[in-house]
Amino acid sequence: MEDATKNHVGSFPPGKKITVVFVLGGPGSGKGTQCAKIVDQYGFTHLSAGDLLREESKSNTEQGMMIKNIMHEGKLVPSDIIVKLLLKAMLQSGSDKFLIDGFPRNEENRQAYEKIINIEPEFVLFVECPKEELERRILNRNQGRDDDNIDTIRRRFDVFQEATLPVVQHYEKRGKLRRVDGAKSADAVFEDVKGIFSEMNTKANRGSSMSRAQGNPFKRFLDLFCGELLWDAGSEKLIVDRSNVKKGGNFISSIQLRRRQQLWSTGRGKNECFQVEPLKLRTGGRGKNKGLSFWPYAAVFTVTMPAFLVCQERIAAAVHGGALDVPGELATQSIREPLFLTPRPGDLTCTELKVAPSHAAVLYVSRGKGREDVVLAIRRRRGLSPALRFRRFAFAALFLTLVVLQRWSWLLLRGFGARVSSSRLAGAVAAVCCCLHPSLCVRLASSASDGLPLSLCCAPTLSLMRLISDATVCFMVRGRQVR
Ligand SMILES: Nc1ncnc2c1ncn2[C@@H]1O[C@H](COP(=O)(O)OP(=O)(O)O)[C@@H](O)[C@H]1O
Ligand SMILES: O=c1ccn([C@@H]2O[C@H](COP(=O)(O)OP(=O)(O)O)[C@@H](O)[C@H]2O)c(=O)[nH]1
Repeated sequence: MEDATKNHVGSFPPGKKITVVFVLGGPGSGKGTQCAKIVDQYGFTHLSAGDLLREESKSNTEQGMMIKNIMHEGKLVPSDIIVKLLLKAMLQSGSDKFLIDGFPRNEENRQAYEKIINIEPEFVLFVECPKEELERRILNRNQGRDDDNIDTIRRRFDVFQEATLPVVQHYEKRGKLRRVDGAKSADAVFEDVKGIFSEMNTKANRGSSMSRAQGNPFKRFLDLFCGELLWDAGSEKLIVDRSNVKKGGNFISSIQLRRRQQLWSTGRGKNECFQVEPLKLRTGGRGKNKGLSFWPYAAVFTVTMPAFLVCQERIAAAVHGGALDVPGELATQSIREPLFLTPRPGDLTCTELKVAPSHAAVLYVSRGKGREDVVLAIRRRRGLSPALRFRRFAFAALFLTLVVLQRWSWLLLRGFGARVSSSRLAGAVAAVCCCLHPSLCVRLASSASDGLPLSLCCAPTLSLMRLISDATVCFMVRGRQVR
């Protein structure tokens, strides 16, 4: 199903930054009203899931009739239909900022969106309004809508409570929910909405730690990993507790693997790969911050989004019996963006991600129950070019300076009686060692697992990683390197 969707509808150019905001709320809560105002003020492209379906229901097709009937009953249209319509509308608009109104309406919608479109929403605007007010507004709406009658309104409200509220809670747990009181006047509600959107813009401009998502691939990477991709495989699921990400503090978050007490560890396992280990082998993290910093994943940085998407295509082709034809430029492409690790539609499943010293990332993809049908390895180049060596030393020197500065600031702050975390110093020292070590990424991952200072973890470090790491992409099918 998803395959067909992708093939017929298309997809966004790899690597393009797309901003999505979901707008949720009961029927008649004023989602459409607020969206119109947001579009005026902030220039988003507004896509109302309900409007898209109403438009589709007008078509004289079997699907059109089906949608019409479902909407008349106040029930929810199957997810593949609405997600496909959304993707089509998004692509046709040519925009890169979307306000998606009235979607996702249930968990199935959300999962279908994540499988097919998979653009993490910036946040979810939730317009709250009491039931009586909703009824009153809809009955006064006078848009001639087939479903604006008291019976359907009540059913829509029940659906909202039973199916949509769990989605709202999902985003709340992930710190993505922004509530506004929709019972106020439309203008008063918009004042609150403006506060939320302005905060998003300011943070993006300021490049603050919280919403670095805009331009920071590290954050995007983190979001991807924190999302569903790690790990829907089998019964395991990694949950990232963002409440532990301290603003301005170390960029550490605890990761709990719910069903099995395992997590990604920096400990070495078989084949010198970093892999999922039992909890007791976990390294790094203390007290409330028990768990991993995100540094272990730094090793996985070194994959371009475009390269990876192309890789995924190739893997899909290989798995489905096609030839695995890797273009030369891809095989030697420098890796500049984080790994984008979502299972491709169809029967491909990402089962495991390992990080080995010689490989920036290795992705095992299995078909059905079989394992390791196709392996994508993203390898560091053998040997370092003189230019790369020079850059590494230059950065080591830079970090040494940082260490000195850290020490200075430490002394200064001590003078003022402030408490200063020693892990900053440790982080900087670790970073210097990493710069000098040949297997940079992996070393960085293992030695700095206690979390580097935020300043080192974000944009500057990313740039550094890009400058001093270099990787190539190669493919292996059933253990045999193809290219
Ligand atoms: N804050 C508000 N106060 C009073 N009426 C409102 C408010 N927001 C919207 N409305 C009215 O309520 C009705 C439903 O609003 P609409 O934006 O269509 O809701 P939704 O898109 O959530 O179904 C419309 O007639 C609209 O004019
Ligand atoms: O993702 C969606 C969005 C809407 N709908 C259908 O479209 C109707 C109207 O939705 P809309 O958002 O236009 O109106 P609201 O109910 O919020 O007033 C709903 O009752 C559902 O039947 C759906 O099935 N899936």
